[in-house]
Amino acid sequence: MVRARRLLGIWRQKDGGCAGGRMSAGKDGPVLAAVQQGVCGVGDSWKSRRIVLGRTKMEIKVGVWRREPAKQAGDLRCLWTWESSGERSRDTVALSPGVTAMLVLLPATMFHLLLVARSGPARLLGPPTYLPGLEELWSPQALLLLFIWLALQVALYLLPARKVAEGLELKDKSRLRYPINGFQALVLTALLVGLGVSAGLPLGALPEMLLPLAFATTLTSFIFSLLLYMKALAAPVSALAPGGNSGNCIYDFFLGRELNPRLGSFDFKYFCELRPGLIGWVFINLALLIQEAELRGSPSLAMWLVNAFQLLYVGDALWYEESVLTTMDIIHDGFGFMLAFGDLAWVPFTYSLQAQFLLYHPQPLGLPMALLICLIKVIGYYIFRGANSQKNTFRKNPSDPSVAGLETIPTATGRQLLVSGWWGMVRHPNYLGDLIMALAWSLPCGVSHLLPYFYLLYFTALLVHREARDEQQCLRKYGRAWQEYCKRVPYRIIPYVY
Ligand SMILES: NC(=O)C1=CN([C@@H]2O[C@H](COP(=O)(O)OP(=O)(O)OC[C@H]3O[C@@H](n4cnc5c(N)ncnc54)[C@H](OP(=O)(O)O)[C@@H]3O)[C@@H](O)[C@H]2O)C=CC1
Ligand SMILES: CC(C)CCC[C@@H](C)[C@H]1CC=C2C3=C(CC[C@@]21C)[C@@]1(C)CC[C@H](O)C[C@@H]1CC3
Repeated sequence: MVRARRLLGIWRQKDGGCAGGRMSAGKDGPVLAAVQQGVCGVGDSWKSRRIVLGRTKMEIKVGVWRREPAKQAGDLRCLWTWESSGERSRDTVALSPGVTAMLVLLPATMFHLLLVARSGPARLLGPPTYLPGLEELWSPQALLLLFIWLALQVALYLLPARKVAEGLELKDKSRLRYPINGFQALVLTALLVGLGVSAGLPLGALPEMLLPLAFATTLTSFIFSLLLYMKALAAPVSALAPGGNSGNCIYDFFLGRELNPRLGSFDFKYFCELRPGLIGWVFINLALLIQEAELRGSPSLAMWLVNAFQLLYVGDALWYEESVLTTMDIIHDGFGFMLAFGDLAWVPFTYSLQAQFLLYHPQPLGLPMALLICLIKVIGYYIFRGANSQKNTFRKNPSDPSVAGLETIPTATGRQLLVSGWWGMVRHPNYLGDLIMALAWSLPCGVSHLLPYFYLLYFTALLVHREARDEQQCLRKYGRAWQEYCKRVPYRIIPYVY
C-alpha cells in the first residue's frame, strides 16, 4: 500500500504519483484520469495540467513516478492509492478486458473478412462457409515472400532521401530525424515489380496466397510486438509513451510501451506506418486486378476504379509523408501490437477488401454510375487534401499567402488555430473528405452486399474515436482557446449532423 499525506491542499504520494487541486476520491481519480488522457505519464514531473474528470474540466497538479498493476492474476486494473487523515482513496483504472479481447478479435476479424470475401454468399455478418485448416494457413513460401517484401522495403527506406525531416520536440528536448523517401520507395517498388512481371513473376497468383500471407504477417506482428515490448524494458523513462505503461503487461503489449523504438537511425514505427503495409495494399489490389483479367479476359470497370482510387490515396500519403510526423500515432502513441498488426496486416489485408470482393463477385457498373462515383471521389479528395494542406501550410508558415488571410484564434502556446477556411467548416474537415473517399471506394461494388462497406463502417468508428482523443489533447494543449474554437465551429466531422 502506498502511503500518502496531505500538504496544504495537495495530495502527495510517497512512492508513485501525486495530485493536488480540487480532488475527487475513489474510482477514476485525477492521477489516472491524467494518465489516461495522456496529460502525463510515468516519469513526468510535478506540474499543473488540465484534465476532464467525469464531466468536469479541472486543473490539477500531478506528477507520476510509478504505477502499480493490480496484484490478482488476470485482473486488468491498475491501482493508484493514497491516503489522508486516516482515509484511503484509490484511483482505479479498468484496463478494459476489451484489450485482451482485441488481441484475438482483430486477427479473427481480418481472417473472417478474407474468408467471406471469397465465399459465395459474401455475408459480412454471417459465418464463413468453411474454416481453413492449419495446412491452408501455414506456408513457408508465404513467410519467405513476406520477409523478402519487408527486406525490400527496409532497403528502400535506407536509400538516400530527397529530404530528412525533423520530428516534433520530445520530452528530453531532442528531435528525431526521418527520411522522406516514401514516394520514391513506391515508384521503385513499382519498377521492380514491373520488371519482375515482365520476367515471368506470377503476380496474378498472389490472391491465392492471401490467407497464408495474412497468417504469416499476423505471426510476425505478434513476435515483432513481443520484441518491441522487451526492448522497451531497457528504454529510459523519457522514451516511454504516455499510454502504454500501466504495468499490466497485456495492456502495455497491446498499446506499446516505447514511443519511438529505433535501431540506430531506423525508426520502426515510422517505417511500418507508411511502407510495407500501405505499399503492400496497392500491390495486393494490382494482383487482384491481374487475376481478374486472367479469369475474365479483362479487368472490370469496378476493379479499375477501386485500384485507381486506392492507389491515389496511398500515393498521396507517401507524397505528403512528412505530415505523418505530426499525427498522434507518431507523437503520442506507443508502438505495440495494435499499430504493428494494424500497419503490417490490417491495412493490406482488410483495406484491399473491395478488390477481393470484386474478384469473386463481379459487379456490373455502367459509365454514368462510374462517372458519378468518380465525382464523389474527387469531392472527397478535394476536401481531404485541401484541409490537410491548408493546416500543414499554416503550421509551417502562417504568413504563406495561401493561408495568411484566414481568421485565427490565438492560443497561450503561441500557436494559432484556424477558424475559417476548411477548419472553420467543421473541426475535422480532413476526416470528412476521407469518409467521402471511403464511400467512393465501396460504391463500385454495388449495393447487393454489405461486405464492401466494411471499411466505411470501421473507418467511421475509428475516426469518431480518433476525433474524441484529439479533442482531449487539444483541450489540454490549448485550454480556453480550444473551447472558443469549439463554440465557433460546433460540428466535429459532418456539418449540421455531427
Ligand atoms: N485511412 C486510415 O486508416 C486513416 C487515415 N487517417 C487520416 O490521416 C490524416 C491525419 O489525421 P490525424 O492525425 O488523426 O489528425 P489531423 O491531421 O486532423 O490533426 C489533428 C491536429 O491538427 C491540429 N488542429 C486541429 N484543429 C486545428 C485548427 N483549427 N487549426 C490549426 N490546427 C488544428 C491540432 O494539432 P496541432 O495544433 O498540434 O498542430 C490537432 O491535434 C487525416 O486526413 C485522416 O483522415 C487517420 C487515421 C487512419
Ligand atoms: C487495427 C486497429 C483496429 C487500428 C489500426 C490503425 C491503423 C491501421 C491506422 C492508425 C493510423 C493510421 C494512418 C494511416 C493508415 C492507417 C493507420 C496506420 C495513414 C497512413 C493513411 C493515409 C493517410 O494519408 C495518412 C494516415 C496516417 C494515419
